[in-house]
Amino acid sequence: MVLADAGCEVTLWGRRPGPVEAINTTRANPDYLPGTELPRSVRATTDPAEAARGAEFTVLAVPSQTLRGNLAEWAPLLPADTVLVSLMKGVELGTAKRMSEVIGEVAEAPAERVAVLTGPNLAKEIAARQPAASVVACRNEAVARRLQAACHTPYFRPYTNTDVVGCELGGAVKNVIALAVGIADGMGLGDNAKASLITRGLAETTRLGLAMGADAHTFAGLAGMGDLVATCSSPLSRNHTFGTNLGRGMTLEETIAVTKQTAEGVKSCESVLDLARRHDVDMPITETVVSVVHDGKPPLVALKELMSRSAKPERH
Ligand SMILES: NC(=O)c1ccc[n+]([C@@H]2O[C@H](COP(=O)([O-])OP(=O)(O)OC[C@H]3O[C@@H](n4cnc5c(N)ncnc54)[C@H](O)[C@@H]3O)[C@@H](O)[C@H]2O)c1
Ligand SMILES: O=P(O)(O)OC[C@H](O)CO
Repeated sequence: MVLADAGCEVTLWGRRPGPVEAINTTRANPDYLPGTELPRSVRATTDPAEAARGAEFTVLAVPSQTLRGNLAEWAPLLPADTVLVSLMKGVELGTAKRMSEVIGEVAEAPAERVAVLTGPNLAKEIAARQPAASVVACRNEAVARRLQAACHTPYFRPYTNTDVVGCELGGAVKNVIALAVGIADGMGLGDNAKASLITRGLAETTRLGLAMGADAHTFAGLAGMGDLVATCSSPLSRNHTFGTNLGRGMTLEETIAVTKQTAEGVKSCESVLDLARRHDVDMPITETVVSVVHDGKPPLVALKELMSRSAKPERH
């Protein structure tokens, strides 16, 4: 919708004929974005070859853990000069690769043709054309500027950045911190706890980013602080809501059963912790989220452990 509102012709691929048909006949996707009328310049198809044909930009937005398999099928269909744009905020399980790395590997695309769009961009608000700023990141600044022009609308304001690593980490790790904040909310903890988790969450995200060669400034920007604040404070966030349900005492299985859409942090918390260990970075909040979500640690025990860690300077 954003690309179409910015003047692009858009062909949307979907795997299920029902929503594809609904988009083409009613201009709506009632299951995911009820009430949003899509522009006429958005067409949908179940045929990936049709979606890829002649694409200047190929925008990828499947759940992160399915990207490798999906892209392997699509790669032979893509135009040689298409710019691959990731909207995904996850880290691959097992390989601990960022989405742009998976894209580069599977599509054999150089970093100059791989871009990332991230920031405080809750889909339901964007679909209502409420104002939002965003970041488009690409190693090649000219490509980032082309993408910026392609998605700039009166309600959507993208900034460019060349720090792809920092932008991607900001998006992926904030989902893990949003789980932590959700758990705290579900336990009935207050705003001091929430602000402390957000701030210390950003500190551990920045530590990981610096160890991986990112620019510290990125984490103070839209891809870092911006997305973290939006996701940790909004009831629209699936990650936040997932955490709240866990914090209220639901089991992992019960929480998964009531979650209808993708909460990337649930799987990516493990791959973010994997990254932290590979880079020898201390990420206590991420570690705690993994132990609550995947090892069944009771939130109250996890809270006590976090609060009784050894005292240290704020910056170390
Ligand atoms: N929703 C948001 O507000 C938002 C904002 C920014 C970024 N993102 C990111 O976008 C990515 C996608 O999230 P979403 O919000 O669209 O999730 P979603 O759960 O709303 O939609 C996922 C879509 O992928 C499809 N899908 C599921 N498994 C698939 C598979 N194996 N192969 C192909 N398609 C499959 C589903 O049918 C659905 O249409 C995530 O990485 C998320 O972090 C989401
Ligand atoms: O609903 P969430 O938790 O995936 O968050 C959505 C977006 O990432 C916010 O920018």
